[in-house]
Amino acid sequence: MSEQTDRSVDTEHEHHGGFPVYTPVKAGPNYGRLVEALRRLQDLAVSTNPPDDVVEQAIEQAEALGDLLEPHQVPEGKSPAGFNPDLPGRGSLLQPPWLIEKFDADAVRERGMFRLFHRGGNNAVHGGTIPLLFDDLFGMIVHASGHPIARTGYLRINYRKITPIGTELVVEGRVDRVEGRKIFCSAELRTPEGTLLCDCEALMVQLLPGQP
Ligand SMILES: CCCCC/C=C\C/C=C\C/C=C\C/C=C\CCCC(=O)SCCNC(=O)CCNC(=O)[C@H](O)C(C)(C)COP(=O)(O)OP(=O)(O)OC[C@H]1O[C@@H](n2cnc3c(N)ncnc32)[C@H](O)[C@@H]1OP(=O)(O)O
Repeated sequence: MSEQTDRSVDTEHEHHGGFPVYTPVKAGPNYGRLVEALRRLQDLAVSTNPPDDVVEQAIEQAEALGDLLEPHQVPEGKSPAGFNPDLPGRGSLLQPPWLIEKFDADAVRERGMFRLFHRGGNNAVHGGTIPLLFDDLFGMIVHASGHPIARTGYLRINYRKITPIGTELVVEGRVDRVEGRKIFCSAELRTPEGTLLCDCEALMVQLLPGQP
């Protein structure tokens, strides 16, 4: 058992439910470029209509890339993907590629753009992508404010204005109050000028020992 998963090295760890100990994962100098190249492919995958001979070449190249990467699969928490706070979206292809700008007990703030592959209808961001941004932010807020890992009980989102793709935006949130295991949080998504696009309230529930 590695030191990272051996809970006997961290007696406080029972407070994190059944989660393993997460620590940031260093990325090699080119890793961020790889993730960005893959995001470009995601943008193109949702915005192209290539002829079939191009589709065939793309399949061959995509399958070759899969074959190249597959031998390097690692367990959760061992890849920089999602675990490197210095990379956009913490290096995760799932997350919008935003950068953490503030990370402390008062608040967590991120800045970035939604991409073409986040498009819903009529060039607006897909309404399901916004809870993803908020949910991940609340996970970080819980961590930054010194609470053990909590899971989202609910997210309540108000979509106030259309959220545009390809435009810089800012999201910021904080813990509002704590009642026992219940951590009530809120956050807002705004333009850099301060126009409110969406706001969200969340209940994060601190896990019991062994809870998944
Ligand atoms: C990423 C690491 C990077 C490297 C390190 C660097 C930086 C760190 C950065 C990030 C932080 C790290 C990690 C983040 C990890 C995780 C965050 C994940 C966030 C999620 O994305 S998670 C996915 C979606 N989430 C779920 O999949 C939850 C499914 N669910 C459950 O697992 C249970 O449901 C649970 C556990 C939530 C509660 O269950 P339970 O049995 O333990 O407790 P119970 O039901 O008794 O609730 C206790 C009290 O909460 C009230 N309550 C509960 N739910 C409510 C609701 N909806 N509305 C109103 N009140 C509610 C009850 O009414 C009661 O209140 P009261 O005590 O007053 O009666």
